[in-house]
Amino acid sequence: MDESENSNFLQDTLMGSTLHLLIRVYERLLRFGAQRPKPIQDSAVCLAGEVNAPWRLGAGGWIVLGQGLVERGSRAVLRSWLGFELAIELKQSHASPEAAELCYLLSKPHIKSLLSVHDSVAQKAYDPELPPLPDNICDEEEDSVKIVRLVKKEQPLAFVRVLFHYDPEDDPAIPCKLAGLAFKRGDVLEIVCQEDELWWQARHHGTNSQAGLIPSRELQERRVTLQKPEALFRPQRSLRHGPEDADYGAITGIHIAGLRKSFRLSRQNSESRQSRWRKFKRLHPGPIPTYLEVVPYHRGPADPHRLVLMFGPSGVGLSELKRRLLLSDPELFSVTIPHTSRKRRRQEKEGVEYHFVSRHTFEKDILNHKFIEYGEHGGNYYGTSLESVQKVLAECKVCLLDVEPQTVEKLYTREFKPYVVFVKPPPIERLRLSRRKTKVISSTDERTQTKTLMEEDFEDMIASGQAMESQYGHLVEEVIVNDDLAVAFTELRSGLRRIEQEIQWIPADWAQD
Ligand SMILES: Nc1ncnc2c1ncn2[C@@H]1O[C@H](COP(=O)(O)OP(=O)(O)OP(=O)(O)O)[C@@H](O)[C@H]1O
Repeated sequence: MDESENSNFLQDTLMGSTLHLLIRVYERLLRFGAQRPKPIQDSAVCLAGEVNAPWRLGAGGWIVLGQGLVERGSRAVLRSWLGFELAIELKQSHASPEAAELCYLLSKPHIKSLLSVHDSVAQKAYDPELPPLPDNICDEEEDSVKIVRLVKKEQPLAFVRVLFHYDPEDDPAIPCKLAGLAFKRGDVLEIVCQEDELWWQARHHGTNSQAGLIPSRELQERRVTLQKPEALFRPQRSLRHGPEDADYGAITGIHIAGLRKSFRLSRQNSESRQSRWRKFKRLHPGPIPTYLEVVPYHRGPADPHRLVLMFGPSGVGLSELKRRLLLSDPELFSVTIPHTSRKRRRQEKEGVEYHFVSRHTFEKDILNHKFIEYGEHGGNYYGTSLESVQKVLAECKVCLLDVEPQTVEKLYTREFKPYVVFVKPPPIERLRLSRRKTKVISSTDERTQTKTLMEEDFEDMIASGQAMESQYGHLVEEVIVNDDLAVAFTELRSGLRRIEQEIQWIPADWAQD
């Protein structure tokens, strides 16, 4: 800058109305500072107390010093500056032994250099450069506003799979609905800012769009804790209640080893929903599903396939879908061979329909935690062993396993990396239509009988499906609505093809070290 520029700048600054105003304010403060005037209004007493304090941390992280205001970024500098000031003050005030000790500590060279290093780091600006705020904010507007600045950073802090649905339009607590980010359960988000305790910033993975506000984990957990449960999972499908070895082939005309049946479409008992919920929660106190940190995963050629875990209400079509998958590619898909304590029939072979073991052996295996699931029917045990799953995976086949929903949690491990599929019934009017000719096995003894599905079976299937989804939906990677069987099968098949070919997002703690 040359001299004329300098003098112009100085003239403009000195003539500026803002400077004049500040000087007048300063003069007033000097005049009244010594008098310490008493506030007229009660509400101002507190404020006056704060202003007269030597320094305080103001709203929004600003530091207020006496009557002066120092910017938030200087906080660190102030920290060490205050340390030295404090030391001087303490020295002058013939303070207590504790104060003398503090004074001594503050004057130590290593404390001084520590504070000095801290200051030089803290003075650096690490925050991203923000664009200037728009000038057209109305000056007359007296209401206070919270300004939410969304930051677009290059590197996401983490990738998460969201385990709940969220729409900012339905959220009365969000500071700005327009700045919110809507998502559905299962979406993968990039978290870009977690500085605020209640509102994080994120964008949908792969979109590179502007980040939006989402409730933080803590906020969402608090909300769920305060919510009343809407649906309750009622365990419906159980090995205990079905004729496990009913002759499936007699109905379908197709005999495939390991396809178990557990047709049980019974009415619920009369215990109240709330008391069942409390009982269930006591037995299964799980974490509140919010965000699951995930990492990209691609199965290497030598790695086992991900275990395909399927669950859904009884009669929804799990066995049928499994059967179709097996027929579609017997080289790729396989199922486990169950264990039973029942006597082998003449046409049966060991290790084909079942592994036949004695009752004693079965009970010993139960005690040794050999089974993923087991149950008793007609005086005989039936169960699926962990080893049978491992065997299929070791053969480098895709293991199709349908289980009770609570078993999914047990198998949700790094070893199996399960791909969890929830098979859901369609709305009841579609269910009535598509299952009007459906026959299911209904025998309660060793003989096979069939029956057509009744209205109460449809109602049970819907209610049970809703409860399962609300209780276990967070574990699910794919939801298949089994309305038209051919469509449901195609969707399932292409989902399974995708996991073989595309990058998957798996929980971060399943990743290899
Ligand atoms: N989309 C569909 N449309 C019509 N019928 C269907 C459909 N899906 C399944 N079914 C029929 O419904 C009956 C029950 O299906 P499936 O045996 O697969 O149920 P499941 O889920 O295995 O039940 P469970 O666990 O109680 O054994 C079968 O007769 C099956 O062919």
